[in-house]
Amino acid sequence: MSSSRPIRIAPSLLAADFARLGEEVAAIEAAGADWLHLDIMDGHFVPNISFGPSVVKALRKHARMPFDVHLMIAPADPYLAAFADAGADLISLHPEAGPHLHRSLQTIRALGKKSGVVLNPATPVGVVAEVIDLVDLVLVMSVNPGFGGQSFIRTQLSKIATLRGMIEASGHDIALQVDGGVTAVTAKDCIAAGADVLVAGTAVFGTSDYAAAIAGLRG
Ligand SMILES: O=C(CO)[C@@H](O)[C@H](O)COP(=O)(O)O
Ligand SMILES: [Co+2]
Repeated sequence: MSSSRPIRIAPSLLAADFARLGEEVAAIEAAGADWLHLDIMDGHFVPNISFGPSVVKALRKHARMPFDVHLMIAPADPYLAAFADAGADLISLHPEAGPHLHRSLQTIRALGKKSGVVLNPATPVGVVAEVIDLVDLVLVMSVNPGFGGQSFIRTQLSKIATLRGMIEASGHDIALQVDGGVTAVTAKDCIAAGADVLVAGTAVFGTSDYAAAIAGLRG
């Protein structure tokens, strides 16, 4: 399957130099990034801790591109308003974060933000059908969440293709994002399967030429 839909690249800040976050955000925008992907980890839902809304707020003034906040925290509901206030444009969360995904997505929309649902590698696609009228983005995790630099799980390509069919059938304007182990090589497979937003941490921030890395992912 080939695609003519625009491909957006969302570098994951998790792989940036944390001592120079403001500069890194400005540099990645200048290099052609479409969105900034911000991974929020609580050491409970996932076995790692990253940063919270105060860091998101501090970074907001360093770039104009949309801030795509990927919540890996449980519970997420008590923090949705804080991330919205901090400058998130899109807030995504995992069904497993509980307790009520449908209500959480309604809350994100009520805060005036775009909403996303995230599927772990072992999470079936069926949950998306139940909330398809409440999401602007579906994120397929191609690694288990918690860390950057992991290897792409190829079984997720068929999930991306299934979701592309569900999104087209719904008639809604929903982005299909893939996150984890995305490189110039696996990006091609993701795009062919139907993804249109690629998250990449190591494959961008791990290089010395961010613009070339982003162009390489776009294909
Ligand atoms: O959400 C996550 C990990 O939980 C991702 O956003 C990673 O940060 C992607 O990093 P790479 O696999 O591209 O290095
Ligand atoms: Co992420």
